[in-house]
Amino acid sequence: MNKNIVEKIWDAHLINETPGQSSVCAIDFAFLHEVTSAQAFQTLKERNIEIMFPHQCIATIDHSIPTRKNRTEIYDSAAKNQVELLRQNAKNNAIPFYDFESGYQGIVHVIGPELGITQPGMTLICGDSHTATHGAFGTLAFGVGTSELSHVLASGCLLLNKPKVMKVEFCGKMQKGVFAKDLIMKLIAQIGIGGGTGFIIEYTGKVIQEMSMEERMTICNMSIECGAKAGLISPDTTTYQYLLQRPFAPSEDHWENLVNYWNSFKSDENCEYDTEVIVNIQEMEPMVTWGTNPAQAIEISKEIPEQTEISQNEKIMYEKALDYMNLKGGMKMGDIPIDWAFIGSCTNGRIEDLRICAKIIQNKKVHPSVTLFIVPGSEGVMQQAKKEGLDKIFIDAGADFRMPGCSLCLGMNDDKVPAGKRCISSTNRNFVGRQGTGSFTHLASPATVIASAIEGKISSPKKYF
Ligand SMILES: CC(C)[C@H](C(=O)O)[C@@H](O)C(=O)O
Ligand code: SF4
Repeated sequence: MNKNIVEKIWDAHLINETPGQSSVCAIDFAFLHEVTSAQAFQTLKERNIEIMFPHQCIATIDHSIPTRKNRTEIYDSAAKNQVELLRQNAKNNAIPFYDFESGYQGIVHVIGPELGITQPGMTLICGDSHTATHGAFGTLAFGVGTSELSHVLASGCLLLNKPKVMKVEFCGKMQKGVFAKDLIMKLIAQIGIGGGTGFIIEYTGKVIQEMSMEERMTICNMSIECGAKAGLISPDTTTYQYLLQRPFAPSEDHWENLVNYWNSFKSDENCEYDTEVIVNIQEMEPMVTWGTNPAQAIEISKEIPEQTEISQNEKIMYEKALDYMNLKGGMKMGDIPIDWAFIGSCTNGRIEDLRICAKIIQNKKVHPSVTLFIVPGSEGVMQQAKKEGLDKIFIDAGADFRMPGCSLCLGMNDDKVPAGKRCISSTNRNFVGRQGTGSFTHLASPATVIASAIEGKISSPKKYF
């Protein structure tokens, strides 16, 4: 029988199957960060259970840390405790911990792939909803709750129900100024925040095959924003090229065997899916959100929908969103002034994103009324950016080039957009107060964020390409 990639990974990891019950599945790797791991360690300690495979875990700090220069001094006592606790838990349990200045610290979903830990055919978890990012490598990767995290730490296994699989294909040609971020935003706008619920998405087709690993990660990262458990892409030569010579990638001596093994996970031709979605990208423009969930998004050249265009069951959400965002139906997105702009996060804080931004802003200035934060996703990204002189380009333009972390993606650390201020952001969530209490968030691609930071208002980056 022809199988899709999810069925193949599932079969390779299935340990026990009992009709009417959840199945026991092997989990190959766990990523840990300071926000969701403490309780899992506590549970194991109380029950005197040792970590089964400490070397199939890594831990790092990303969410609550400062991104200023002297970041090792954490002023907020709750954040300081979280970081210290993870440091201790990792040490006590012999789990590799990537601390400040280790060269490997960063957002978990940026460092896993960058270090070559995330590999095709694996199952991988983290107490974090954007674990789907790793799916770009043909990995079944998803976020788990703290008790599930403790199950994995204790046993290397998890109870799971066999997932349904949705095939998504982007059809058409990528337009100038349109990026992977715009494509995934268009999918979410099309199927809604619940459109992927109960499914794992496999992104397929020519447009995906032609994407870099960075672009594929951006696509998979936002799978959760339409309710999917995970998103993934069958591995190919782009995947293997990216993995070659990464610090934790397997040795090149066995490369051919490995490639054969990894290739065996690719979805078979004519395999079946539970449902299929086509997204037409032929005429599309760069996207931006106007509301308070990622599905409330339109093309920049368009106007915010009028109440009459909204379906009955979405009316309440629509009114609440516009009320919070201080916007009105019929307003042109391109006329909306912004105060802040943010480049970073596990969606768009990678080197390729910074390169695109640097190319646009070189020899230009950030608009005088805009504060622009550029936060590399990891120490690796930061070092590479410095090596290429990108930091200098950003600083010369008047941006704040900061140390790696989640930063303004969520107001859980010192970086916050002040109340009443409007931010255009390369992140994945525009929930009420996400970037700081009372702040307004507009999601967009890094190119759109930079173009807007230059103009001082929401702007399409098309003219730069
Ligand atoms: C803090 C963490 C649990 C959370 C998540 O699971 O996604 C965060 O990373 C986010 O992006 O909202
Ligand atoms: S960068 Fe944002 S979305 Fe990603 S893990 Fe951090 S807080 Fe979550």
